[in-house]
Amino acid sequence: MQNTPEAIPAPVAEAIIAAGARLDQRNWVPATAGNLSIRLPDSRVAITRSGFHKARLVPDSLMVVDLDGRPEQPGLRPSAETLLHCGAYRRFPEAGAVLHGHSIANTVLSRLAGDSITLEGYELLKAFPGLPTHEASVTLPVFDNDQDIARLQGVVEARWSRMAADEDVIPPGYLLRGHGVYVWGPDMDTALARMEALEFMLDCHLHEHPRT
Ligand SMILES: CSC[C@@H](O)[C@@H](O)C(=O)COP(=O)(O)O
Ligand SMILES: [Zn+2]
Repeated sequence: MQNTPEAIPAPVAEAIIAAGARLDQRNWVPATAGNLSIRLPDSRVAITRSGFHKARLVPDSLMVVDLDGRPEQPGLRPSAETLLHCGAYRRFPEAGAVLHGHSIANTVLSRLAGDSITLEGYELLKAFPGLPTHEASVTLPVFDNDQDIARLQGVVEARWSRMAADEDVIPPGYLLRGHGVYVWGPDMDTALARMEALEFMLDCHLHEHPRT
């Protein structure tokens, strides 16, 4: 079944397509890596279909799923990592857009790190919510990669529950070891800004602590 133009509003499709091109310009979505989504009204999500190059997205490269990842158009295959997007939307009502990319910095650092990376003293921390000053720190969770995405989302969810009990803020992102980054924001522009800020800090961190 083909994607129908009315399934995804044109401005939503345009925002995802433009964001895919922007991530590609930064070399953060090599091969067919990465996936992007925007929350729609009524517990629906517009998301990239699996296996498409994110530099060359068109409206037909997108589809709609519900918050359990079930496709609205049954013949189409959503991103293999759809349940990670759904998990962020379900846990954080303020999340309106989710981005995933595979940069060199996030891949290398996630392989060297333990179960988190602490970012502190960076002016760009202010791109994250609730951090009005560089005199703050963010503990970015790092999860072991897993091809079983439902199981991986269960691990992510359990960590969020622990962080909600123990820490002031849950950062709007995390790393998957040897794999990539997930970042979200209230809208696509904010998600992109957070991803750029995070990638910048990870690049700095990699230069400063090459053996993290
Ligand atoms: C190019 S392999 C990368 C994939 O395994 C996956 O990690 C990824 O980011 C893209 O998967 P997709 O199913 O296209 O959304
Ligand atoms: Zn990936």
